[in-house]
Amino acid sequence: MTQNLVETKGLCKSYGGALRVKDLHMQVPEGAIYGFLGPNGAGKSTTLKMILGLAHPTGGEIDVFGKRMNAKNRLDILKDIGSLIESPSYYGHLTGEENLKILQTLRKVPEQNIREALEIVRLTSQKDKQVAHYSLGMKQRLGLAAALLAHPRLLILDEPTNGLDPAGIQEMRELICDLPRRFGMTVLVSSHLLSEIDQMATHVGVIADGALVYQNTIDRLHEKSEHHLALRTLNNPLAQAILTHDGVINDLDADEIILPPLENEEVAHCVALLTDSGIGVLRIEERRKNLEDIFLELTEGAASL
Ligand SMILES: Nc1ncnc2c1ncn2[C@@H]1O[C@H](COP(=O)(O)OP(=O)(O)OP(=O)(O)O)[C@@H](O)[C@H]1O
Repeated sequence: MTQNLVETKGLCKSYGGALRVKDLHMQVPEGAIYGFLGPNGAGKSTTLKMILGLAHPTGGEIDVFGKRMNAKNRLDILKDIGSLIESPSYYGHLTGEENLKILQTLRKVPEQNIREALEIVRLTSQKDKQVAHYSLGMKQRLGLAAALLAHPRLLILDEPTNGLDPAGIQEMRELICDLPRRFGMTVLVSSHLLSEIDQMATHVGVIADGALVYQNTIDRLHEKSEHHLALRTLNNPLAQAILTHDGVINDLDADEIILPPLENEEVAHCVALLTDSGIGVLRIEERRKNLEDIFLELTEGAASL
């Protein structure tokens, strides 16, 4: 059985008497890219901060690497976690490499890790440039390099593509997707953008108003999307009557007939039935309820998904 690198049990956080994270049971399997998805204000950052020991839980437990996190072992556990939370701050007058050098000295990791981290985030050719002259995307990649410096087992990224242009988003996404395969890392990454999580994650947890409303593999989520067939013919009303007479469940919707997900043989049978009756079949399309609809249902219309 795969080990969960992060497991929260009944995790809660309240601010000023208002419960912002509610009874969270989150499970991040080893080697996963776990997309933590939710609208703005849902409680993603608060949860990630609690896992990183930057916010104190009001209730519940956090296990990381199979160990219950407490005041005693927190620093030990954090040594194996790299993180990128909020916009990282740098010394603008220093180069990218010099900024990493400071962190490398502080964290007491080998100097060669700097070169490796710069290579992974594709900043080697820009390492001698002052950070003040970096683009936002380059700064964010430098933040990722900093998070990777100590070769962490677990990487926690809070909205790493926020504010980036499409090219920057794609670059960041590619870098993140590569990490489990190349380095055996586990990634926990938050986003309010469904499409982004859909393109990166192997697992997904959806949080809405502080509660985890869905957690599973991304494949299971796709399976959840109901699919159906849309059929267009030269005479839909007559085609519908023939199909109904033959016992095929269907529904006439605007200019197409909606059929349930049929087996190949059943589709062939329907087409033969219609063509034998002189009705030309124009097209048959397989349709899925899109993920956006599913997320809106899960979050009950919570904004900005
Ligand atoms: N330090 C704090 N003091 C008081 N309330 C807070 C604090 N931090 C977060 N909150 C509140 O907790 C809720 C969850 O915020 P959080 O930042 O975790 O959400 P989020 O899902 O990360 O959203 P976003 O994508 O906007 O960052 C919000 O209502 C927020 O206002």
